[in-house]
Amino acid sequence: MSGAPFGARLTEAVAARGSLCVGIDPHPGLLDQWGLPRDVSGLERFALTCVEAFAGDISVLKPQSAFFEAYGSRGVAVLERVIADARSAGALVLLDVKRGDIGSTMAAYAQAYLSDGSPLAADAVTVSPYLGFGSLDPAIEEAARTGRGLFVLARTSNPEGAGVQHAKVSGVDGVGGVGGITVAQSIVDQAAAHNAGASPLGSIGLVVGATVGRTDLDLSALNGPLLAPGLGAQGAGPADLAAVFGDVLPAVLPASARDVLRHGPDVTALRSAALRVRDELAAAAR
Ligand SMILES: O=C(O)c1cc(=O)[nH]c(=O)n1[C@@H]1O[C@H](COP(=O)(O)O)[C@@H](O)[C@H]1O
Repeated sequence: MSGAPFGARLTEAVAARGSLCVGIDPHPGLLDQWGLPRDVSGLERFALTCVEAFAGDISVLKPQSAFFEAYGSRGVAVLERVIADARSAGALVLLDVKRGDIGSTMAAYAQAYLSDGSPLAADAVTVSPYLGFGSLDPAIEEAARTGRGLFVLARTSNPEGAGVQHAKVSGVDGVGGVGGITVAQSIVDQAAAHNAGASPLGSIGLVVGATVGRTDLDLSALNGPLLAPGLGAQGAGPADLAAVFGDVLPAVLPASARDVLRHGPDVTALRSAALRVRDELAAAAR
């Protein structure tokens, strides 16, 4: 991919289109609600309707890979088309795959999702740092080389995440050091080190759920985007974002899937629902 780094492209997209990220999550139950069959043809109709409804107005679309993989290779082919069509209609695509593996295997994931010419390459992907932040290095390097971005799981929106993510480690990489910080804070700090000096924003983002409430996470030095899933279906609303993010709210991409998608299958109703949430978020941030 040529041109500006992901952090710069995202900043421009949010300035033009607002901060809402809409998830494309073709749950079987949503296919039922939309009157579509639970097969590849239903999946394709669902996903392309989402692209038609959102890709011209919303800054970031986030297809969730699992719902496409569930249909095998033909489902993955639909995902490839969603990525290509959404990007050509002007949206950035954040592919939600939450990949994480030992470094040498991570290099293959980087090839799949972050390399020019790969049919699954998106503008950014979600990754898991729970094999050690350093295991993500091949993805960080490939993203930097190709102008793409990563969103690293830090403090996830699900209640089960806290047990691992609030555990204390004794240094930034889990060894040495004194005092102890949380696992989530060590992830924040390591992402911040990669973003230092980038302008207007680094390309290594984090995931911090909109549902987590007030935390002691210090996000002030991140200099990168913050994906905040959990709006709507998981119970968070626009007003919760200020409590979670405080001063770094301008770097937040609030994300919603089911709460918007339930307005389908009508394209106009879907688009209106997304624009309504986007405008509510903008009003709450003022
Ligand atoms: O990385 C994510 O997007 C993510 C991280 C997280 O902490 N929580 C979370 O819900 N997600 C994803 O965000 C989407 C949430 O969908 P809704 O709850 O329907 O808005 C799903 O695709 C989740 O996999």
